[in-house]
Amino acid sequence: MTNIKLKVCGMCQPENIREIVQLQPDYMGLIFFKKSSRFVKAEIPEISSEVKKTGVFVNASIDFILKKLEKYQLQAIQLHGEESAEFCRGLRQKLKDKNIEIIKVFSVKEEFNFDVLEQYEGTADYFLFDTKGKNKGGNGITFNWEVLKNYPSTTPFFLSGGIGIEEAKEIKELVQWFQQNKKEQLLYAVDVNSRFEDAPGLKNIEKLQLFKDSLAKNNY
Ligand SMILES: O=C(O)c1ccccc1N[C@@H]1O[C@H](COP(=O)(O)O)[C@@H](O)[C@H]1O
Repeated sequence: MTNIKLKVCGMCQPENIREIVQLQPDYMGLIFFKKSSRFVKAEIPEISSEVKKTGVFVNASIDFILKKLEKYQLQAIQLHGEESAEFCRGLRQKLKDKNIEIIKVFSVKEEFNFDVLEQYEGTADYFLFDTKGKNKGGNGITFNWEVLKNYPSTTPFFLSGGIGIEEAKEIKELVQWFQQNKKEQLLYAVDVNSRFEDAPGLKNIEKLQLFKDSLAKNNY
């Protein structure tokens, strides 16, 4: 049984959001980046606080982030651009009296130089690894997860980038590897997006349910 958390990202349609809440993911991502086809335009319905509403931002200003935080009652902030460590530290300072999680994203091509993480330590609650592609996010392609076996940090991370139902087996194998190497607390969550869509921003509930069930099953 894998205890890995699930984040469903790129939600923007009220009815679809209500359906996804029934599935009880741990996080739900709302994208506040105008160039994204999943950009939040409609009103977002009230949802259970057990599903952490996560705002996804790309090189946005602190002011913009704080406005969305308040308007949408966000519980987590995902920084999906080239935000500097100094920026993350400044945001953390602004949020210090609030119980808001910060997730800093890093894009992986074929290799990843983990040295860059050092300056970000302590500025985010979680790191997130996504695949580098032509768009800032939502490229629907996976990277070589083997690189994560050299992860040197103690900050837990989200696994992201092109994850679909077909990847469930490989995710469980990766979880098992982290368990066997006594690092199970590091592979914290899996983040899914475009590979579960019928149209941009419209998630397929049946596919997501199958994926969630498959992650929970104790077979490889
Ligand atoms: O999905 C988008 O349009 C998007 C735009 C800008 C920043 C992030 C975005 N999505 C994030 O991309 C990753 C991976 O998505 P995919 O599974 O490859 O489709 C995910 O973390 C989303 O939060």
